[in-house]
Amino acid sequence: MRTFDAIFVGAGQAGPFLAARMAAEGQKVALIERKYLGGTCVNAGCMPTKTMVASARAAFVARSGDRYGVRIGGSISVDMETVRSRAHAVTMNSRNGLRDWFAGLENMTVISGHATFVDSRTVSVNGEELHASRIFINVGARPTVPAMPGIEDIDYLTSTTILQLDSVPARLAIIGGSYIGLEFAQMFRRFGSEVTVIEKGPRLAPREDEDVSAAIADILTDEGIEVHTNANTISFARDPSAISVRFGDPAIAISVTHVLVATGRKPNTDDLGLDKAGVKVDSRGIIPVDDELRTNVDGIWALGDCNGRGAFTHTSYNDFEIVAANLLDGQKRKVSDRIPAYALYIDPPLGRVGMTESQARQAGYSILVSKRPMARVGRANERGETNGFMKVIADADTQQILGAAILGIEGDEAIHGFIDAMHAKVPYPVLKWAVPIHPTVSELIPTLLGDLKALAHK
Ligand SMILES: Cc1cc2nc3c(=O)[nH]c(=O)nc-3n(C[C@H](O)[C@H](O)[C@H](O)COP(=O)(O)OP(=O)(O)OC[C@H]3O[C@@H](n4cnc5c(N)ncnc54)[C@H](O)[C@@H]3O)c2cc1C
Ligand SMILES: NC(=O)c1ccc[n+]([C@@H]2O[C@H](COP(=O)([O-])OP(=O)(O)OC[C@H]3O[C@@H](n4cnc5c(N)ncnc54)[C@H](O)[C@@H]3O)[C@@H](O)[C@H]2O)c1
Repeated sequence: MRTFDAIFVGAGQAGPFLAARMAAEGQKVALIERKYLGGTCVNAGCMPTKTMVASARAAFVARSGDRYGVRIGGSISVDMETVRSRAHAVTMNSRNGLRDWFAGLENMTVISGHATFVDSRTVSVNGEELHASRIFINVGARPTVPAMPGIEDIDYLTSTTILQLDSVPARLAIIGGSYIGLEFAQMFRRFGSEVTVIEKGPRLAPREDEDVSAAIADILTDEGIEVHTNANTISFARDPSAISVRFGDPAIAISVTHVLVATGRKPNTDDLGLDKAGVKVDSRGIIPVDDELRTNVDGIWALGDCNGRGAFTHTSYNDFEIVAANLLDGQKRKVSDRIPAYALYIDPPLGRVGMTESQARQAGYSILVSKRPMARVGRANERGETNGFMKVIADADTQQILGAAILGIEGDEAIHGFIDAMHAKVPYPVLKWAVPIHPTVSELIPTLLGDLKALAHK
């Protein structure tokens, strides 16, 4: 048995950075990864998908050239092998960067293998037991595939396997209309597939306000994507050359060449032997943690997607920052201080921070709302891409910004004006006097705040 100061199970977006910090401070650490360094984000998530979104955008821009006075002779086609190898190169660059970084760290031992708990201070990997007084779980999540009649009879794709395609699917059905489903829907439509999104809920991106969901649906249907909501009974059947998908009531049947299941992710906690360590998990496989990301067992922390406190790379990385601050820098950082923020990478993207309008109403705030279509944003007009809108919600009593959404060009960047203001707890009238740069999307933030009004609930 080898003994370390700390063991890290899983090399996602939190553990490796904490391991490196501890190693730099002279602690002996073991980092155990069963597949690839960097976890989902680097190998099957943000990095390959956003690289492919960039290819899809290039195809879109090339096809739109005429509108801008740019003539491209001949038809525009997409070479999936090049798309895939570009995404792979970005992944490998990052994965190898981590490998080289860790190889140069004196106190870090990287172990390739699947780790399981033996007890609350011991894990087993490759038949060897490792001991440490501190264990950090950063095992991430994997795609869930709900029980649907016929699903096991077809070769369905997940967000991981779809990255391996080396030709463009002729007809792609996507089950689930949220982050993963929508990003792939638009991407593959732009690559040239016929795409149908089948969502069981009443609208796309169901966590967003209704106006956001409706605008997203408009953006996607305008590009020729078929969208079906309220599709609660989905079944599949294989025929010799295609896959038949039936859904809805009355039933609609479509024939496709490929099916992507994008119905959510579940934590990788079922094969960890958590019971041996006495670590609690809930019915969804999430490891409950306190405000400092400690599990119910002293000396064991859970970071990233597996703790259910975030499902993004930046929230996982922030878990690392919180634990590092508390354990190594004598601070008292809390996960409950984090303001939720994220982007949905359709084009134009949706940037989001804080509460939705409906969450703010339900929470009982006396709210002020301001909304502006992108068609009234100079930058969007100049770019010729005026889809979407920007919206901000504030508390009439405290003048604090409660949340914002920017669905439009540069929405994922411009939203940071609100993220920073909310983090600094600046009352919104202060921002009305900022002098932004013209012509940008952000320049409308002071104007938007100047238009905040109490609106009757629709
Ligand atoms: C298609 C897709 C696109 C995404 N796009 C974005 C985006 O644009 N922006 C964003 O913020 N987020 C995005 N995400 C989410 C993001 O990838 C995750 O939230 C992020 O990777 C954080 O994960 P993590 O640190 O919890 O662990 P992960 O990155 O999932 O890593 C966990 C690691 O643990 C390993 N592991 C698991 N069990 C064991 C074990 N028993 N022993 C050893 N190793 C183990 C796994 O192999 C894995 O490498 C996307 C996800 C997907 C699927
Ligand atoms: N841009 C980003 O940051 C980004 C991009 C991709 C993924 N992610 C992460 O990945 C996670 C998983 O994403 P996701 O889109 O798979 O999950 P999700 O939980 O966000 O959405 C799943 C969708 O599938 C629908 N659904 C569930 N069961 C269904 C069924 N049987 N039939 C039809 N529809 C069904 C749900 O109603 C929901 O709309 C997200 O929580 C997110 O954190 C983030």
